[in-house]
Amino acid sequence: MHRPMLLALAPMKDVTDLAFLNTLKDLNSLPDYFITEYFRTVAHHKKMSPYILRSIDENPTGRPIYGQLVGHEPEYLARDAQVLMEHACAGVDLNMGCPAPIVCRRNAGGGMLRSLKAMDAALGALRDVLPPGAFTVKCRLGYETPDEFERILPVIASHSPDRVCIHARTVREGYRSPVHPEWVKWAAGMLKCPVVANGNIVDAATAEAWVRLARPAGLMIGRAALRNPWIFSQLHSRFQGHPAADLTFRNVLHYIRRLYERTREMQEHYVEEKHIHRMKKYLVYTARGLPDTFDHYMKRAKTARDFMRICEDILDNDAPFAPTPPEDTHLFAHFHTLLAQEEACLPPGIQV
Ligand SMILES: Cc1cc2nc3c(=O)[nH]c(=O)nc-3n(C[C@H](O)[C@H](O)[C@H](O)COP(=O)(O)O)c2cc1C
Repeated sequence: MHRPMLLALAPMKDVTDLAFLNTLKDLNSLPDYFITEYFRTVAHHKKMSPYILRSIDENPTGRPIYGQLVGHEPEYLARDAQVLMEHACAGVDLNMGCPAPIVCRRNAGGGMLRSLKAMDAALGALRDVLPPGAFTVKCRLGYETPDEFERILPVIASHSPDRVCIHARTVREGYRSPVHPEWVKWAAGMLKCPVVANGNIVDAATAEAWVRLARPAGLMIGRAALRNPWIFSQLHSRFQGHPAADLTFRNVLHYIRRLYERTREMQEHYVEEKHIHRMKKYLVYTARGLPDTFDHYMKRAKTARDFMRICEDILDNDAPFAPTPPEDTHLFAHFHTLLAQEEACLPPGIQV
């Protein structure tokens, strides 16, 4: 496979922050663009989270970053988009996929997919205030069932977004179901802008399966990048026809040390317990494919000294770090269905 393929880091609340961007840079494994975790748009104020703004203002990667908004009121989304554009972001992304009940209840995030009218108004308001090239959308296929996408996509298309990333599940399907590449293939054929596929990319084989099944312009990777941050350099090599380097536990230890330093830098007033707690949020992903003792002891570490000692005891050696996570965990599930699929076929009756 030798065609250029855009790679993106998926936005993930509380983990894809400036510390993680810095770590990817340290490890020389950068995607082509980033989207921040979401800023919540609320009516009563336009102050944006200073913590999230740091990943825009101090973006160390040299790669574009888009600020993501979650909200439902068009006028306030437009207001916050304009505030974001005063910072060094490449554009603004509208979150139409977050399944958190508190977000959906307000008809924001994935909840917006239940009302074509609300979606139309929000998309229109953002398109009106954002310059060409600066408006992107990240959506799911629907709220209840994937075929809702047949009605949702034309509404999105009518506002000419500059890129659409599709997390190929419904809101109801959460994060653990198989994905539906047939709808991404359909969107890639329908939209004038680039379409980016998202969901269950965990390694080169699943990335290649997505390309084969849906022909997207790009791939967005979330959880697997926390487990294996080298996935971007590995996939870039793979798409250029070069073999990707194998990884060992010692590489993982290096990653943890870099992340440890980078998360510590983010704390204005250092609190050891808080720092360890933060590290655990990333490392639950990395633990998949490491000996069970890692997860067990890492979760119980209370001090920085204990935490690093556990990492060093288990990881300071040349054991191979599997490129693919085990499938039967609550964090990585059903990605093999992508490999088994021969073709991405839409349900009968849908026009391609
Ligand atoms: C912990 C966590 C936080 C997330 N936060 C966001 C977010 O702020 N904005 C967003 O659009 N998606 C968010 N997502 C969804 C991811 O961007 C992505 O769509 C999803 O994880 C599927 O991709 P993956 O299989 O590569 O992980 C989050 C997912 C997780 C697991």
